[in-house]
Amino acid sequence: MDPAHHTPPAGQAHVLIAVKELGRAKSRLAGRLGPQERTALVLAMLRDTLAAAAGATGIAELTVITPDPVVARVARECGAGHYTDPAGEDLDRLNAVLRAAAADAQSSSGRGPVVALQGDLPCLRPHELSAALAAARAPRSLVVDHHGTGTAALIVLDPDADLDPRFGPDSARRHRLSGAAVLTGDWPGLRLDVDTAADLDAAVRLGPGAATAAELDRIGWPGITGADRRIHRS
Ligand SMILES: Nc1nc2c(ncn2[C@@H]2O[C@H](COP(=O)(O)OP(=O)(O)OP(=O)(O)O)[C@@H](O)[C@H]2O)c(=O)[nH]1
Ligand SMILES: C=C(OP(=O)(O)O)C(=O)O
Repeated sequence: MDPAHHTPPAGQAHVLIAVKELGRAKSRLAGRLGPQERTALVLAMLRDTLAAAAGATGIAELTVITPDPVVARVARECGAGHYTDPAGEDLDRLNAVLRAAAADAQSSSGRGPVVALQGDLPCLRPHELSAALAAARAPRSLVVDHHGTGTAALIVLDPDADLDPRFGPDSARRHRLSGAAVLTGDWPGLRLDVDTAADLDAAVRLGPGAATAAELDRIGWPGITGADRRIHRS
């Protein structure tokens, strides 16, 4: 972890967010958005995700895992730490770096839960993450995404247990099969990870955070106006 960053208080959670290089992010939006717009949107969604997570109860520390220096700078601006991920394309490598970062976080003296959270949750509200964390009872738990196939968050409670992340296609099923308990709860913002234009339309309907709303307004994405900008509240 970033050595300049403080150690979380005992029992408080450490949230890890992985973000890949901006140049290859959100490729499924390439039909609707140019590279600069995709970059700006990824950073805006990360800002909103970090702002909401920072406002959640029971969370002491946020770390962004990325090989991208611009993402790392934005993470620091938002008060998060940075864990360097050597650039690459391999989802197994993503899971390996998440696992290493989780073990690192667990070995700190706080030794609280670790949450691997998606960084593209523009509608996340603090209370949703607080509630998911409070609902976790099993050694490993997951919050399934709005499609029912992906994983919005993977939580490991026991500081001596392995996060054992299996992010990638069909990760909800793979996390379940590897023993993680499914958390149920009415958390639409937590579940809404944005990968496609349809996801972005759903985010506009639900109400994105301020940074994402401003970016969508600037881009001219349908359905969003300056009046829609929402300040995160719990
Ligand atoms: N640090 C890091 N994060 C990654 C890596 N691969 C994927 N991620 C992140 O994991 C999450 C899910 O990844 P993907 O669905 O493959 O990528 P995406 O940018 O969301 O979308 P697509 O390009 O459309 O697949 C995203 O937040 C990514 O930024 C990696 O190699 N390193
Ligand atoms: C990699 C995952 O996310 P995405 O939906 O962004 O592909 C996942 O859910 O495991």
